[in-house]
Amino acid sequence: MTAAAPAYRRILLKLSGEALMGGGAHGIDPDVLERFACEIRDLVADGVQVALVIGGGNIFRGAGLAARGMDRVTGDQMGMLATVMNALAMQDALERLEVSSRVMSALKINQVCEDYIRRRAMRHLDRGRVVIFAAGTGNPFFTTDSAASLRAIEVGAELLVKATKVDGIYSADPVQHPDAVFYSRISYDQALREGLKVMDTTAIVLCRDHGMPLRVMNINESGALLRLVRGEDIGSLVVSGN
Ligand SMILES: Nc1ncnc2c1ncn2[C@@H]1O[C@H](COP(=O)(O)OP(=O)(O)OP(=O)(O)O)[C@@H](O)[C@H]1O
Ligand SMILES: O=c1ccn([C@@H]2O[C@H](COP(=O)(O)O)[C@@H](O)[C@H]2O)c(=O)[nH]1
Repeated sequence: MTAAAPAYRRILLKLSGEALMGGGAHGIDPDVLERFACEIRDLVADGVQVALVIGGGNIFRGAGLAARGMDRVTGDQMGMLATVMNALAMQDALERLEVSSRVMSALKINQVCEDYIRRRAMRHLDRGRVVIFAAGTGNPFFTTDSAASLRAIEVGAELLVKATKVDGIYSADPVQHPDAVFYSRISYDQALREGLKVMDTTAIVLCRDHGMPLRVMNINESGALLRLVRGEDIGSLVVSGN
């Protein structure tokens, strides 16, 4: 029996920077990086065009640095540079698996990687290359969740997948509230009304206003991403509604 064709032609996958730490306190666990790269390779092998945004929470977050006294904009710039490091690490891991990829940065750092140019990004995707969008939106006071929504809309992704450490969206943070209720399907407005912190508000509003379907799923569940792009109901789906 042949496998089902993927349900999506092009997706944007937002990977949590923190998930890259594995069991560590910060930085990148090479085994975890390789595991995530294998999951992405399987999507590409299935014929899905994959754009990636990786967070920077495993290295720096501007808000955290500002809380310790640093100028917020400087902290955010360090956070954005942290996402470039994660992007380079992922590019390296993908290319070791013979998956062609490009890093495109919203901040100019073009001795290291390409600048973000939308039409070039779309061309890379059309050619089957994984495009890793680095440095978030290029502006302070934003997050990589917002960058993921923005880029997903810009490049015409059919689905934004937020791959994180929990199984999906709950009525409260399940890490702190183990009795929280799981939502398999929820509207953008309900997520905003209930102030659910799994994805930042700007990112959800962008998805809502531009009709970008959003899935939140657990990246640590092996094979789940592939099943998702093949149409299985994995994690939580955020769409229009009440
Ligand atoms: N209502 C909720 N449902 C699910 N998860 C929630 C909720 N509220 C808070 N969370 C937390 O949100 C986290 C998801 O965000 P994640 O760690 O991916 O954040 P991020 O800031 O995007 O990551 P990073 O900065 O590391 O890239 C989960 O680990 C979970 O503990
Ligand atoms: O558009 C953006 C995206 C990110 N930042 C800064 O980077 C860090 C890391 O991103 P996370 O989404 O938290 O993983 C973020 O905390 C910001 O400080 C940014 O300034 N602009």
